[in-house]
Amino acid sequence: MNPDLAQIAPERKRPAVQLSRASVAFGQGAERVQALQPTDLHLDEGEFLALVGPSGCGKSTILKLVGGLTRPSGGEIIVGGREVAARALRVGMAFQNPTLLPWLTIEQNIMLPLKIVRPFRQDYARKKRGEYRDRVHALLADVGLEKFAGHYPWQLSGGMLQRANLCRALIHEPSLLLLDEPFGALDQFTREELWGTMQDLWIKRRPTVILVTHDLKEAGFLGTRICVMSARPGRIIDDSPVTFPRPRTVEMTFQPDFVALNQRLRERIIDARGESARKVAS
Ligand SMILES: Nc1ncnc2c1ncn2[C@@H]1O[C@H](COP(=O)(O)OP(=O)(O)OP(=O)(O)O)[C@@H](O)[C@H]1O
Repeated sequence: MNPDLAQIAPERKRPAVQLSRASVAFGQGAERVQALQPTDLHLDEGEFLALVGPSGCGKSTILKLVGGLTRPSGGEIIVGGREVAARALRVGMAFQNPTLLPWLTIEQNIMLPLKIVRPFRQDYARKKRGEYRDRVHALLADVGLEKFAGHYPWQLSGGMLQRANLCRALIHEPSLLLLDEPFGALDQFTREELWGTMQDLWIKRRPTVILVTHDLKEAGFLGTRICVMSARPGRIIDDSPVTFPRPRTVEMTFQPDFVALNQRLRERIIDARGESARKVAS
């Protein structure tokens, strides 16, 4: 982890995401599942929000709402000043299992959004051998994969694949990055390495990020803010800033104030799970 502090982008302060009474229910009649209670959530540009909560509480549903992949049953979602449904969004996404195409090299995989997403695709044919390729190589260097541009996905380890996956999510310079447990399938040491990589990328490029995670340490390491959700149907029951200085290190996660934050969040989630179990039993 070695962010070039001289290159830290200035913090941006404009509303990036606004959920107003946004709710989601799936299915009809007896099959109806209320996944998300009416929820308000405001993110400024450049914030890094970690979303935690019991399994099935609606964390991924919030990501999908913000990314325009799920329609709200009620309320409104504004991203970058416009209603989500009103336009195609330029967002980057990464999920637990990297979805790189096996027949393309790492460079070609990362280049893919530039072939598809406007306004890049218009210039793709003209620029692909020059500027776009340089951009891919710069990102690969940022995540320590500069020597692997010509490799195929099957030649890389799980951690390397997830680094490449992050590059692909960022190549079209999205102002919003949606991450759904991107490090969940990795071993603890690789995961901690990837936290450092993710932090470096965020410090340098300052996208607005929403990270869904079950790992409270990860939330505290990466987030500028952590929201805890109640059990389904989810709502936000705790919204705390995380003010530890950056760049954060794994060692910091063992310090008393970090452990205390973890412990407090853990208790909130245990309470939320208990509440839901009591509801089911009564
Ligand atoms: N397409 C769907 N149809 C019906 N129910 C759904 C659908 N998508 C999600 N759900 C339900 O909505 C609830 C919230 O799901 P969601 O995936 O947002 O939870 P989550 O907090 O991300 O869960 P986890 O932490 O286990 O990944 C869950 O009970 C889930 O079963």
